[in-house]
Amino acid sequence: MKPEPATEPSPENTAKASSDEAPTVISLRGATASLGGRPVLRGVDLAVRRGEVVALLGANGSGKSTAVRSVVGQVPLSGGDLELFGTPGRRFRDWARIGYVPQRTTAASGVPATVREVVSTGRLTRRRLGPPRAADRAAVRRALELVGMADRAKDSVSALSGGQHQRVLIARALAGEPELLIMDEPMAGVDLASQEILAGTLREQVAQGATVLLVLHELGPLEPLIDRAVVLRDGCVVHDGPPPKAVGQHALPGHDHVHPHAAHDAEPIRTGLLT
Ligand SMILES: Nc1ncnc2c1ncn2[C@@H]1O[C@H](COP(=O)(O)OP(=O)(O)OP(=O)(O)O)[C@@H](O)[C@H]1O
Repeated sequence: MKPEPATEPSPENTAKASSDEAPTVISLRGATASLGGRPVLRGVDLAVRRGEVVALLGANGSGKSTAVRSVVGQVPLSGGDLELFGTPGRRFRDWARIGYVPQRTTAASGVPATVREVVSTGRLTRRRLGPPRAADRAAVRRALELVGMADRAKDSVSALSGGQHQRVLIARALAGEPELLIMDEPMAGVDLASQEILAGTLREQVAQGATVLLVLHELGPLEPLIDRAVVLRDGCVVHDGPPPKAVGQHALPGHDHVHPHAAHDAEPIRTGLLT
């Protein structure tokens, strides 16, 4: 006898259904922002639900970094709404729930520090005043292991390659054991071997229920992890749905991305998140 059409949801459908019902962790609605007197975000809607992995894509200058910087409170919105974990952005204080990896900067910043010291600063939002407790030290150790830098813990960050710096910055974000990871081009300037390590790290975070918003210029080894892609062009969302199939910079209309480049330095706003 022919089986009845499946009424049971497949595991895929179940995942989708639960993701549709999951609470919204990031909500930008009609977000506008200007930098240097120029409108950069021109009415961005972006919603990320708990457990989702969302890629923010688009050409150089389309507003991706500005969008994530507005989410972490570093670029003020001139209009529209931001909510984080259901709390209006201006009232949100629970920064320990968010791990932010800014667009490629150096972990060294001219300050002599070891890899472990830099990663430990990612724990500050979780720590009470006073010396680090065993749980803090364990979280730092685990973050270093996750990015494959445990054997470099005592080295000066000034002795690291660009890709290793990036791994340290990601470990710094992971040390706070955040529920939401926001990473601005985590793969930029990272060699293929390190990209695979970072993809594995992220896979583990996602398996443990983390929500992830990634600015990317190509999906690369992260492609299997991405649930949804939001594409910006000139500060507007032009696509919100499945990730583009033909991955790479040529997959996106008008994509003319060039890397690496320096971080922008708009007036920072204090959020308790490291930049
Ligand atoms: N501090 C600033 N002052 C003035 N304009 C800025 C500043 N930072 C960024 N911009 C401008 O805002 C626009 C969007 O920049 P943003 O960095 O958000 O783009 P992006 O999509 O992240 O680009 P990229 O892929 O190159 O990182 C660009 O035209 C950029 O020149």
